Amino acid sequence: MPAFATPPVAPFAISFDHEAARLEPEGPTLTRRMSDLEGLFADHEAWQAAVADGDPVVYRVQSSPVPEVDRELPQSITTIEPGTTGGELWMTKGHQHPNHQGEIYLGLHGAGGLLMYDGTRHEWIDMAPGTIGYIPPGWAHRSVNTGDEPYSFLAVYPGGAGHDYGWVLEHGMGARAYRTASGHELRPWS
Ligand SMILES: O=P(O)(O)OC[C@H]1O[C@H](O)[C@H](O)[C@@H](O)[C@@H]1O
Ligand SMILES: [Fe+2]
Repeated sequence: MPAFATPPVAPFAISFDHEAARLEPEGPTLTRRMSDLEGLFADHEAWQAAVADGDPVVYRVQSSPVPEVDRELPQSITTIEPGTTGGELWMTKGHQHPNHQGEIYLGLHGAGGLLMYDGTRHEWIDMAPGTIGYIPPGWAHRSVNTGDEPYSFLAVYPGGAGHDYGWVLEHGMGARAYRTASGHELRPWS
């Protein structure tokens, strides 16, 4: 199996290492540092300071070799590091699927949240190991690490779904997740 198979893909087994939060064989991996999250945290100065202070890795995405093309069904494991910037919990960029297709997430390790926004309403699902979060078509989605250890989840999504990051920059996500003394809370979009 090549690093990123070209369609049509022949049937193959994927070994799912739950403990290590890895898929084998491996496809592409992606690392997002703080500098890749420009314009996403409410506190721009805190974001700038974090970039200047070592530009830490915020999350990694490891995919299987199934390609992101129409009618294929790719999978990936995302691991978000614990942390806050301006009090806001570390998170993924968040995206909308341009063609409004659904997706499922399965919590693997740690504690997290799945924030969804359809342009009017937002929804939040607490994610723990074993939780399946369903993202209906038309809901932009962002994952948040709400704990103090890495948070990992498996995603399975239509290969033709695409990632529209501009939608989130334009419309926001309806709410933001912050660290509090007793855990975390959602605050209205700002
Ligand atoms: O694409 P982001 O919003 O940065 O989220 C990170 C990743 O989360 C999940 O694993 C999705 O299935 C991926 O397609 C996505 O890339
Ligand atoms: Fe998605």
